[in-house]
Amino acid sequence: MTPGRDYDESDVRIRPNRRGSRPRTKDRPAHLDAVSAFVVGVDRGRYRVLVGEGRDERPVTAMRARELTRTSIVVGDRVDLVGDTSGAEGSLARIVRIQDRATVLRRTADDTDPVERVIVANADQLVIVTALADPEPRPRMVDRCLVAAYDAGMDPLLLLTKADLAAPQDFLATYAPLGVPHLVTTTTDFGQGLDDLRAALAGRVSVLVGHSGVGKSTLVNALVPEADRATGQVNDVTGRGRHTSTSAVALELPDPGGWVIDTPGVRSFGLAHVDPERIIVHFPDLEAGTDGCPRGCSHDEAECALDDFVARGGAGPSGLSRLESLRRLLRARNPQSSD
Ligand SMILES: Nc1nc2c(ncn2[C@@H]2O[C@H](COP(=O)(O)OP(=O)(O)OP(=O)(O)O)[C@@H](O)[C@H]2O)c(=O)[nH]1
Ligand SMILES: [Zn+2]
Repeated sequence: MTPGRDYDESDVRIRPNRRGSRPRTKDRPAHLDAVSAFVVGVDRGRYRVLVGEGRDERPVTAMRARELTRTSIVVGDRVDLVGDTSGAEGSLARIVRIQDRATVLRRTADDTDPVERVIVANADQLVIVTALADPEPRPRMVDRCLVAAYDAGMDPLLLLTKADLAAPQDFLATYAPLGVPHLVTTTTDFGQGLDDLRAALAGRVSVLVGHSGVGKSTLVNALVPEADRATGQVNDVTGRGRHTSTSAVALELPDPGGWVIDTPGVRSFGLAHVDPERIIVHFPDLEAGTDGCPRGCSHDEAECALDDFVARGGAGPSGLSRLESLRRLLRARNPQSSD
């Protein structure tokens, strides 16, 4: 940073471009001395970001520059900061750029929230936490999470909790044709389960989603003890549910590192924005059979060529169960299947 250099909003003013569309990040004026930061929390218009590496790593509070108001900044974003990036008490830096996102986990507008939202950026794994009992597993919710993961370009991981209460075999049979990786845990006796989970999370940015009561907070506390996520039923003091905050928070995993992003407010996803083609690319064995489909085929209609393709053995012996699974996921985009 050049000492004494004061930034004003003109530093981030966007030059008009010929087509009148929003310019790409790289076309904006460069803040040559901006520093890169990682967004770990969002709270009422203030962003908690991490700057620097190793021993230099420090939390900094930042606000967005005015020109960025139409773009949401979310947990997982990598951003460029100017201003006071010292992280000193009371200091406030400014976010002038959002770096290109590798992945975007989003949710369609729905009745309760009219805006399509990006929930998390740059995560590479979606950990779908489901209890085997208490509460009962909700396969439709799991399907919706799988679609959200495929749409976002993230790898799904099924994490089944409360294995002390029920066996996982029946539930897993539903997902076997999809080849989704899974882990089984019991928090009363984590045993190997926690080590396997740590290995699956190591070095990655993973988002945890799951319904209330599946044991997500218990898991986060085991993984990141200092996170101190509230567990249990109801807050004794307020009498309300624990997670009144709906914003996601990124928690750094101890050695060998990685991040878990807890999304307390996100129980499921509106998926109306999802294009079927973004799902079928995850079924390369079936995608090969879509050449004969009518244009714009939903792959879930009478004219779809996949039925013939599978009947002729084009997708091998598991073709039929794969096609059924694909269609189940395609239907999960339908709001009526919401759980
Ligand atoms: N039997 C059993 N109970 C568990 C297990 N894991 C968590 N629990 C219990 O399940 C309840 C809910 O756990 P939490 O970790 O608070 O669940 P959560 O998913 O964070 O729920 P929200 O905070 O509402 O999002 C608590 O009473 C836990 O003690 C497990 O493996 N087996
Ligand atoms: Zn088709």
